[in-house]
Amino acid sequence: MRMLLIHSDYLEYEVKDRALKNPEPISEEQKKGRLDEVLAVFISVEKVDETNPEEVVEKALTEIKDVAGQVKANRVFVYPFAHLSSELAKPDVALDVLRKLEERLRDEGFEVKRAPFGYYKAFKLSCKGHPLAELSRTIVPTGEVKA
Ligand SMILES: Nc1ncnc2c1ncn2[C@@H]1O[C@H](CO)[C@@H](NC(=O)[C@@H](N)CO)[C@H]1O
Repeated sequence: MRMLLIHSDYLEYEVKDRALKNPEPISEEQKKGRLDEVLAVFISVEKVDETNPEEVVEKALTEIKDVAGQVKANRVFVYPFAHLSSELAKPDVALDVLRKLEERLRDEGFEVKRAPFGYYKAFKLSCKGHPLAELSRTIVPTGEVKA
């Protein structure tokens, strides 16, 4: 899994078109979304994650909690983003991982939104620009090699 974490004044998105034959079914309300004062986490779920998705979710949770604690963010925007890796996991595995991560973040007390999966989306992001505002993390199941 590759994550790009951007501490932001806001992140807002608008669904434009389907990017997969079978994108995640969404309600009218989910076609647009915005969070203010948010840690935006752009995520590419990778093929290597398929060997142990549960472990990758927990490792991603740990990393996000660590960064959120450092930048004092209590809101997290989980944003499916297929552009951080050339070794992407299958869509069904990726969606399951992202849904589980969203759930675990809520368990930990974060206010969480997740952008819809399988769509082209317009988005606006306002990065805060402080030294910890732009971070990346690579996560793999134990025993796998980080490419
Ligand atoms: N392994 C994976 N990890 C994360 N997201 C993934 C994925 N496989 C498919 N997606 C989702 O399907 C859209 C088309 O690839 C992706 N759409 C996007 O990445 C938008 N930024 C538009 O390009 C994403 O929603």
